[in-house]
Amino acid sequence: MMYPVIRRLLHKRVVLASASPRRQEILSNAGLKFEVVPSQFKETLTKASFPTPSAYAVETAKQKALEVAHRIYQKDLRAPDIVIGADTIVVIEGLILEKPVDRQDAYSMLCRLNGKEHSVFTGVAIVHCSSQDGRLHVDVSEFHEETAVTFSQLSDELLWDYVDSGEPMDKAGGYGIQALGSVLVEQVRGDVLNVVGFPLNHFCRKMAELHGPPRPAHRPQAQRDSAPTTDTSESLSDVAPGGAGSHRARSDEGRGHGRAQGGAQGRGHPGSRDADCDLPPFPTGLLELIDGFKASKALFTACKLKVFDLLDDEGPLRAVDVASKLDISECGAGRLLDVCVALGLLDKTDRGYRNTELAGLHLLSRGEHSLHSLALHCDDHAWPHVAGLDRALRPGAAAACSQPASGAEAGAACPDCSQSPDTKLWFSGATHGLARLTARQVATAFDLSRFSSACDLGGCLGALAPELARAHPGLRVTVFDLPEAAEHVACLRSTGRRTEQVRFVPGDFLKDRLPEADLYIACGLLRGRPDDGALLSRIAGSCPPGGGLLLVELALHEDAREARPGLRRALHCLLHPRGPERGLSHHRRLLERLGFADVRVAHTSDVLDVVLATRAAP
Ligand SMILES: Cc1cn([C@@H]2O[C@H](COP(=O)(O)OP(=O)(O)OP(=O)(O)O)[C@@H](O)[C@H]2O)c(=O)[nH]c1=O
Repeated sequence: MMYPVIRRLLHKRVVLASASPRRQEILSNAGLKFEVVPSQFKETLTKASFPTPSAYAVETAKQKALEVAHRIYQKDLRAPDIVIGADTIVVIEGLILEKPVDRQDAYSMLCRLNGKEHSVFTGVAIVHCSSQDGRLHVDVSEFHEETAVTFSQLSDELLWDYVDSGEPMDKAGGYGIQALGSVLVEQVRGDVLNVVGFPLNHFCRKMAELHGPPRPAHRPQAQRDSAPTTDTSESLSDVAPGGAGSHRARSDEGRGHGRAQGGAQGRGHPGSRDADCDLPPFPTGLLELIDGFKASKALFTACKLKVFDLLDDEGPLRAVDVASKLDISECGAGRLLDVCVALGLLDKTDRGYRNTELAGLHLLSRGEHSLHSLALHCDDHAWPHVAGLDRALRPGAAAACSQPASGAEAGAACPDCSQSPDTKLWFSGATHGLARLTARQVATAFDLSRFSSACDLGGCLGALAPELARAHPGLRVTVFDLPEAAEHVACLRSTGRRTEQVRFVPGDFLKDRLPEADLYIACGLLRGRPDDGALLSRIAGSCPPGGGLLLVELALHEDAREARPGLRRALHCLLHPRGPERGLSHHRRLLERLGFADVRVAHTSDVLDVVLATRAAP
């Protein structure tokens, strides 16, 4: 069964302007076909300037959707048909709660909600887009839905346990009614999907209102509306600058929807009626996926050529100047630069190409948050793995690699089984920028106030220590790493951050005695290490009873239902088909065998998972 209006949208290019996996799931379950383009709109509207909390949620939803509509139009030079934005807020005693910024914030929110009734509002904006005279035209319909939720009276311990599950962090009000958070909830009045993040029922009613009443089944061909049928595949194909006519044609059809709420013009849905039955929805997302490798390679190449450095130093520059400075062909330079424009990495101005803010922040070879080395690493090391994936998946390759690699053939089939590219990457410092970007989330993933001294083994080149010191003023942090790493830690000292709590001790965590501490941190040390148990056992030997071990690893998350972390882990495992599949359950078993208890997990970001375990008394 499919809601008629959803069927009618199947041939439209519908975009969901949301990163929320719950919204994606709700709309997919309803049978809607859509692309996901998360909004970059910063949720910073002044709450006090809105008459009601719902008006705030609706406006935020609208701004999210409009940002995506404009970005897509700028990038593709064509308008999607419909962009959907949503914003969910929790309101208690007039106070608007959004997503918690850290664990403490999550706990405070849950305390506020404890034992009381609150309202959950989701604001939804449906933006109908068309292109007119080369400009994006939008028509916005909006609504909100309210649901009342009552929490039971809950103990402090249970609230902290819930916070420690990691679930609250990406959810308004700090809870997820669809998962573990359901244990907090005594009563719900209204649409529960509205609480989860998207009021599907209200949305379908609204769309039916906007797109006319359900069509009778088997409508005879002769009754077809006279307006031209939309040829979706043509109008969505790549459009050269001269192709504006097709935009207009499609937008005229789009305008025929009429956005007047319930008005007569909202009834007509000219064109494409029978196309619903003949044509599958245009698989734009799939085509983008098929092309994705080209986009990655263009980005890697631009990084390798240091295009972004050049434009930072001397831009804006024309293609001819970039070509001569980088010693590449003018035609090639122009094409590469245009791809970077389309990818949102460069802007093209009258005076030439220049970096976008994103490229300036992350793609220069220098800079605190540079991901330049990561891109180079992916090009040099991960790319060959990807290119040889089909061979690596063959049974012969797996067999060759289950034994110690010996001889040229085994070496070729299984380059360095002992260390995955990700692990080498971590050690090589290619992820230093990424480590800097995630350090705060790692440092605040758990309440560490019961610890007085921490020892960061391997040190992640000094990325985590200053953030730990900042987040936990009572904590003394020792970075224990090979003498060569000292300069990285030293260079952080000169940045004026809180570093008096941080010291560097040279040593090898695999051989030398570990410095004394009541919290040991192993960041990116385990994956790809065949002897992970031996390393953990060394740490367990130094960790006093009651002391802690904080493990930080890539892609431990085993819940494939969570779209982004699930995909990241699945891709990781695919690229390391011969490596052991070490997820959370493996680490939990190992830790418990080594005398750790109370193993808690926080999924801090899409990239990293953090585990905190406590050494039990002997
Ligand atoms: C109360 C509640 C909320 N949520 C999630 O909270 C986020 C709200 O934040 P948002 O700003 O509206 O959305 P977002 O996640 O930042 O995504 P985006 O649309 O890209 O802004 C959304 O995820 C919702 O599902 C649940 O999953 N379960 C619940 O019970």
